[in-house]
Amino acid sequence: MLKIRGLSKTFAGQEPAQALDHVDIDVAEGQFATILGPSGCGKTTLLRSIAGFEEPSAGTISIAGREVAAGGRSVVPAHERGVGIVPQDGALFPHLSVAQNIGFGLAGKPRRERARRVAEVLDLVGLGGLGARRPHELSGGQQQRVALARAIAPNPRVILLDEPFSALDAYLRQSLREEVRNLLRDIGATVVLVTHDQAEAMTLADHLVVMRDGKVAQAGKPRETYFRPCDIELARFLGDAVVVNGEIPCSAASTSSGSTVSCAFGELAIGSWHGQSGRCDVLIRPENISVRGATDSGSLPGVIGTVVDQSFYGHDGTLQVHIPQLPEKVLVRVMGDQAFDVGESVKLSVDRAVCTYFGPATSQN
Ligand SMILES: Nc1ncnc2c1ncn2[C@@H]1O[C@H](COP(=O)(O)OP(=O)(O)OP(=O)(O)O)[C@@H](O)[C@H]1O
Repeated sequence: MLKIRGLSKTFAGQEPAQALDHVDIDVAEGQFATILGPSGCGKTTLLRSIAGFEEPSAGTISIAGREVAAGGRSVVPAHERGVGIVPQDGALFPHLSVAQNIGFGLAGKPRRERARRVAEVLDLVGLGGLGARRPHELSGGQQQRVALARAIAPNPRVILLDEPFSALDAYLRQSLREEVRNLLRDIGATVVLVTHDQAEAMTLADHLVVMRDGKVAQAGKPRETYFRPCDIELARFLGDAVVVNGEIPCSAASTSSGSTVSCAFGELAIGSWHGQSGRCDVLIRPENISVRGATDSGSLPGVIGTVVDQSFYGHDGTLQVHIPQLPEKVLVRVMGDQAFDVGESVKLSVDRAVCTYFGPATSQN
């Protein structure tokens, strides 16, 4: 439904800024794609380019098989692209009623048809009966639902959401994003949502695109991206990470033992080994480290350490564990009911496959 190839955008000025640098993205019909990246990585510029508010410097954008931007310019204007957009702050017209706001994008339709569609989408977003109110008479969450209703009313091919929940408090943000996700899935919408919130991007996405410095760093299923990030920097951006030195013996290349790496946690299985050997960085997610009291763990494999700090969050908790042979404390995630005391001696083990990294990003090379 949405195909982007080689999209670049440089803003001219005294100090030209390259906001997008050869971006390729595919979003299938009915897919929910999230674009995740830190502030300034080009997310909004990408969204505005898809919507037709920004003229690209190079590359193509196709929507439903039709090129809307090509050869470094926009060839189909914003209002003919079949795209609905929900901006960060909703951007509702304050002097218009809720119904008039929603009906705004239906201006060419006969009055009766417009009224029917406005009532339909108001019901869809759970605001039936509030059409006569002005935006200031609604809560922040309700205003965002009106903005969503306005975007979906003309039945767009693609719906773009620009950090739509960022102004809401944590509880409302979570409940509204689940509601919006289900609603858009039910109507079979093709969605691109940009956010800098990792949890939001991963929970909502069928297809996760992580951007860095105007480029796509990695794209794929959220689980795959989280557990097999392309490099350590991306691993740390997506969540907590424990990174330790490891070594895959040179002889491994000719034997089946190459699928393990030796590190402070012992011999660990490598999730996807590409035949490389030598010194490397080993990535372990804190929730993949098992912890037991050192005295109860007997001869089970693992490394002994001391708990130096602990935090309790209810459903889960974290420990900071000092291991004498490692320069940094190891973060471990435990279930909420697993209690360990500061000063307690524990044994840590890793029973999941890990990722290994070579090359310039490896701290030892
Ligand atoms: N109109 C503009 N003129 C000049 N530079 C711009 C313009 N708009 C964006 N930029 C620059 O392009 C880069 C990408 O900006 P963009 O707003 O797309 O990032 P973002 O990922 O959406 O950031 P945020 O999460 O903070 O909104 C930044 O370096 C920004 O300063």
